Amino acid sequence: MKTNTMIKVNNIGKTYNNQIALQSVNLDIHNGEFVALVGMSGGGKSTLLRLIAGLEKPTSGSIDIDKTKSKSLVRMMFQEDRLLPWMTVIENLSFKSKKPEDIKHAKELLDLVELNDYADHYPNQLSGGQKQRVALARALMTDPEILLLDEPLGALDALTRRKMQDLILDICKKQNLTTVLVTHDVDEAARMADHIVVMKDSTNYFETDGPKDIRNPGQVGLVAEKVLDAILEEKPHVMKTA
Ligand SMILES: Nc1ncnc2c1ncn2[C@@H]1O[C@H](COP(=O)(O)OP(=O)(O)OP(=O)(O)O)[C@@H](O)[C@H]1O
Repeated sequence: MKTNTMIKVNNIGKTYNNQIALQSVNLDIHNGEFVALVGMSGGGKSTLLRLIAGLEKPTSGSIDIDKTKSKSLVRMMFQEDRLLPWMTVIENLSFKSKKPEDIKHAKELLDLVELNDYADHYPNQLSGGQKQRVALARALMTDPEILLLDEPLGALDALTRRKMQDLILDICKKQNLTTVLVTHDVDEAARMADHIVVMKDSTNYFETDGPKDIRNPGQVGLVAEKVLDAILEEKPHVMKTA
């Protein structure tokens, strides 16, 4: 494994009964990198994320995670990330731990996601965006090094979504998290990712560098166009195995 590699996907294949979800996928994700997986529905994005999370086993190939860097583990956040309705926001993070360090850490994370005024609220008193911010804080409680995001902003309105994108980016960069985001939104991928992987036909993928400056909408738009072309083209014009 290269020194800077955090997640190495080696020739992964995944078959469900007779259905091929993934075939021969290779990918190197570097420490601190933000990678987006995009592509047609059914292209295997969520499958790849679940394999990285260790929630499922590959049919062939392997996934190596740099354990020397992963002091804790991999954390995953979903679109429908259920908070426990009978616990307050802070309890959803601390799981009612009485340890002062757990409570302190939970408060710091609530501060990070700008919800410190909501610590004693219950989930049904929160908006959709606020719930997702709690879910993000909860995912960060164990100080993961790798954050896997499966369409976490899909249910949010455009404005809340944009704010959450900025918040997630800010946190991921500040904490040097290695992040893999599955999204249907090509603009979101172009805005957020250092690197975009277009998953096609369960076998092919195309990679393009994301924009370096998200404050430049023109640059983001150009990347999004390039990615859309790659998704829609019969054969992607650039093929690269990492
Ligand atoms: N648990 C499962 N059992 C059987 N087939 C599955 C299972 N999970 C995924 N598949 C199949 O594997 C393929 C890839 O699915 P996956 O959910 O990874 O795609 P996706 O790119 O995330 O799709 P979407 O964008 O629609 O969420 C699909 O053909 C799907 O039907």
